[in-house]
Amino acid sequence: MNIAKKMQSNTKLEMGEGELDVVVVGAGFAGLYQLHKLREKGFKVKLLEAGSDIGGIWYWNRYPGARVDSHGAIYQYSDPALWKDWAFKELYPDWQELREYFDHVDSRWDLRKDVMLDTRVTGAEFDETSRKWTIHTEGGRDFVARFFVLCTGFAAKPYIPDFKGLDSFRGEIHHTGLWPQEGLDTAGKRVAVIGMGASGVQVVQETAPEASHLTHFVRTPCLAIPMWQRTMSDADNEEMWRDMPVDMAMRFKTFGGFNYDFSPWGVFELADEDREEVFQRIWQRGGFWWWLNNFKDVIFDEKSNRAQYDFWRKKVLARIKDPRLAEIYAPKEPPHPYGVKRPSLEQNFYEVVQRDNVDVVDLKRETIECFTEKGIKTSEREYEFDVIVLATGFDGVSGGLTSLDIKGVDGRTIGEKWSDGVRTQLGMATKGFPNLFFLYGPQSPSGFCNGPTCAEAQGGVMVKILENLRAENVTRIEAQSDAEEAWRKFCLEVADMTLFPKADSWYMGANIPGKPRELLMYPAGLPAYLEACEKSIAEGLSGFQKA
Ligand SMILES: Cc1cc2nc3c(=O)[nH]c(=O)nc-3n(C[C@H](O)[C@H](O)[C@H](O)COP(=O)(O)OP(=O)(O)OC[C@H]3O[C@@H](n4cnc5c(N)ncnc54)[C@H](O)[C@@H]3O)c2cc1C
Repeated sequence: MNIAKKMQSNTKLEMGEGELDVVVVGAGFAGLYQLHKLREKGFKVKLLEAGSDIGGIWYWNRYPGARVDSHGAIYQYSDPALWKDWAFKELYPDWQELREYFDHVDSRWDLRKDVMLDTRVTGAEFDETSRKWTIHTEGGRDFVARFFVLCTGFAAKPYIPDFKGLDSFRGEIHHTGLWPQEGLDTAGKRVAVIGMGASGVQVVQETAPEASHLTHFVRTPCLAIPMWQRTMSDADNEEMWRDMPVDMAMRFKTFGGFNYDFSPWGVFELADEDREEVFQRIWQRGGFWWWLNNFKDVIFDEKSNRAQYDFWRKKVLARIKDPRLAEIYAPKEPPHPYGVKRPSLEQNFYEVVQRDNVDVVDLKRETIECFTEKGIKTSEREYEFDVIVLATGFDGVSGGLTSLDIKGVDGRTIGEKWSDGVRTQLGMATKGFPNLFFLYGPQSPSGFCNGPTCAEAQGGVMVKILENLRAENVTRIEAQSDAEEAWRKFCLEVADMTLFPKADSWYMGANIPGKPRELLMYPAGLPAYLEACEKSIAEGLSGFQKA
């Protein structure tokens, strides 16, 4: 270690951290919950965060139109000390309101004093003698702790395709997940948006009305659902507060951690007109209800899934006049089964893309050849832009973990270990990395689960594990190979019973060249997941080796 680095790392003692029980990484819903709960239980904890403020993805994703697709009432912590006097302004809050929410959480939980902002973790090593992790950060400061809990989220690694000539563009170019904190004025500008996941839909919708011109580059359409956004009246918030205890209790009992679940019927168990009526009723609720409160077999059965797609398409076609746009955004043949790629919510997206100042490029017919000084050259022509928005997604779920230089006991990183597929025990730990846990990561409900619900459900399991280890005076815990092979087998077998493997989605790791193609989420729903975790805890942490 060079002298400068040594001096920097010594500053940890002057800063008064001393011996830490736990270092948590990431100041989103999951990490902040860990900090709060572990401190409450008497652990000495510090939280390291790469961003300049708390809020997790809502710190980074502040592009125009960024908002959550879970309704606000369910997208918050369950602590009454927080929700009892928190009123939402909109049914689906935007990034600004969510940042205000995190300030509110901090005002009640007093979090910031133990959060080190602007502190990006780069790597770590485990010392077998002390049974502790030394954690390295950008800038050279090191932290030492017995346990290392990574709450780095599913979107820690933005993905930018390897476009030829990307650096030659002379205008503004930004990935949605790395949007300039000071904002970006797109009024009167020529804007390109590449991509159509949740971020692509939101940026197009928000930016087109003020840009002089917007070009949307679409490869696979997102099969978007109406948000039916509205402001929250006093009566709406009163109703939310009244229902909160029941709704919060229900979250852990549903597949996706919401206050609703799939219906008990299969699509073809109902007569045609009844089925249509049910579809219509769910459609009217909008939002994720259309996805996760639909017939129970839409995710498993192709024919049922097609019925859901056809209903969706009929609704969307009624809003698109131009047949070319209709075939791009709502094609006759579904691009993949409905709902096996995350459907985003929209407000007036299908109207916005028909504006006179919007062009849509179908990347299945016209491919991007390269970026130029002035814009983008496709197989057809060169387009000129002032601003290019890369709504190209993330190396989701596992990318934040696999990109870190965290060395396991055999010298391999997590990325090297998972190069031919993810292996975990309970989606929380992986063999070779003792005393290291990760939340909202692969083979856990993560991407299938409402964020704050998962932060509390899986976060509660994490806290129990650490409390049990402390009670037993265990200083080393490591996932076992046979347990993680069994967990992997279960996840992949259940995945194969669903339609998820049929889409090239980030759920399947298929948006990243070279990434193993496998379902990255635990696919049997939150209640089954929690049952498996509780079983392991009841058995004295089966699937782990303790010492
Ligand atoms: C655009 C977008 C829309 C979303 N919409 C929804 C939605 O509608 N509903 C829903 O339930 N979920 C949604 N999500 C998922 C969202 O990730 C979760 O809701 C929730 O934010 C997860 O919280 P978390 O604490 O696990 O992770 P995050 O909120 O992602 O927080 C992780 C934190 O870790 C930090 N970090 C990462 N790596 C490092 C490092 N090496 N060193 C230091 N710090 C690091 C990051 O800076 C970040 O602050 C959305 C995600 C995105 C990106």
